[in-house]
Amino acid sequence: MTTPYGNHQLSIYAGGLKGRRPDLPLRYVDLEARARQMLSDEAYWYVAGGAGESSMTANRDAFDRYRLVPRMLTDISVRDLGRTVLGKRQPTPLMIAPLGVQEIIHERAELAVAEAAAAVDVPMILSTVSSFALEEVRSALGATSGWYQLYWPNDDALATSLVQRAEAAGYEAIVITLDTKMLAWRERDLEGAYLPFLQGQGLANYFSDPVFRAGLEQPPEADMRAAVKHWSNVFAAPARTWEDLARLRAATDLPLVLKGVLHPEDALAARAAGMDGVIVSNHGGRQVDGSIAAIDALAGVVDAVGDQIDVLFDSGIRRGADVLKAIALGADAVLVGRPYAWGLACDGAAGVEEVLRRLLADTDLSMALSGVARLDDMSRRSLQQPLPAGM
Ligand SMILES: Cc1cc2nc3c(=O)[nH]c(=O)nc-3n(C[C@H](O)[C@H](O)[C@H](O)COP(=O)(O)O)c2cc1C
Ligand SMILES: CCCCCCC(=O)C(=O)O
Repeated sequence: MTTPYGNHQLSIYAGGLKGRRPDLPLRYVDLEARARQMLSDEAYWYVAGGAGESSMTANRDAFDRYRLVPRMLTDISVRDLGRTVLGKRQPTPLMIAPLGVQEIIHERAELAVAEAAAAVDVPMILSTVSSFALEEVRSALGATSGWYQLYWPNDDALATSLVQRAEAAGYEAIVITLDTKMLAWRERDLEGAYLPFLQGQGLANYFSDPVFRAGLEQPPEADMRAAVKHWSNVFAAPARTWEDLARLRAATDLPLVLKGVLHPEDALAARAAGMDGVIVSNHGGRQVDGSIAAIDALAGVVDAVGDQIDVLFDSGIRRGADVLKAIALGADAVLVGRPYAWGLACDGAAGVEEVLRRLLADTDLSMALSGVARLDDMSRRSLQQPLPAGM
């Protein structure tokens, strides 16, 4: 075995070896069910829910319509899961997706996730709406790469401040999420009138920001209501268009990556605006209910811009085969979302680490058994393109 990842599976069979976690269910549905037991109903549904169910379900159904076509009698004794993303080699194709307000999942929230990411050397993308300030999370990552995800506020000075804090702290790229100019119609959260930000949760980056604080009469500690109201006024900018990206481009030397791109023409617009990459994503089915499954959007975006800027992917990655399918379609790397949230709920940093190690073991074994030794050699030739739905 020449990657450490497949060994993780052997250690589970052998039992009692390092990495074995009999208490953490192996199957995704069972892991989610265990996490549900650890969480309040509101927190569980905040993570599990979508904007309706249609796109969330479509994300998974669409993955199943792509099929790997394994090749035999190739030398798979030495394997490499590495990928080059924004010009930097990383040992695996995985990245941690930005998930906001993780204190509703675990008290150590993004700090625990950063420790797990560091243990497995999986780069982490930190959400703007995190429960710990970006500087603290960057420290917890140690030598592992971190990117900062920006919810682009309507105040340019605040946007610049957040981006420059991220740059000063050592984040290596800025991800600008485009698909959340406002929150979607999410019945599960509406039913419980649950929005944790309104209690001040997930606002650590704002509350620690000098520009944000300068907009308050009293500090958040003294008047939380007013601080949350100010946040709700500055959070988003529905009027922004592609032309506004020039100001962000000027605010930092870091690479800029746009998250939430599904249409090839938006990918072309991103390239024209000088962006360094895009993330094909429908936000895990949480924003536009009825939107195209993210994996069905990937090939079109790759064909439009994949030879010029980086194309990453998320929304529905659950198993090794999903990772391989996204890479075969042309993704440079994939973001893991809800699966690590369930690991976090079950057992903090150790739970997240275990989820990542299992996903890597499954990816390694699925790649090897497909006859591919280097992830860089995955291509559309390894895939049967899906039949149109219904055929
Ligand atoms: C609880 C939760 C919080 C999220 N918060 C953010 C966020 O703060 N910023 C962001 O860009 N995306 C956010 N996302 C979207 C994820 O980054 C990612 O696109 C999505 O989880 C992928 O779908 P999957 O988890 O079903 O694979 C969030 C998703 C969830 C489930
Ligand atoms: C109005 C606050 C929006 C933050 C959303 C966090 C997120 O991306 C998600 O829940 O999804």
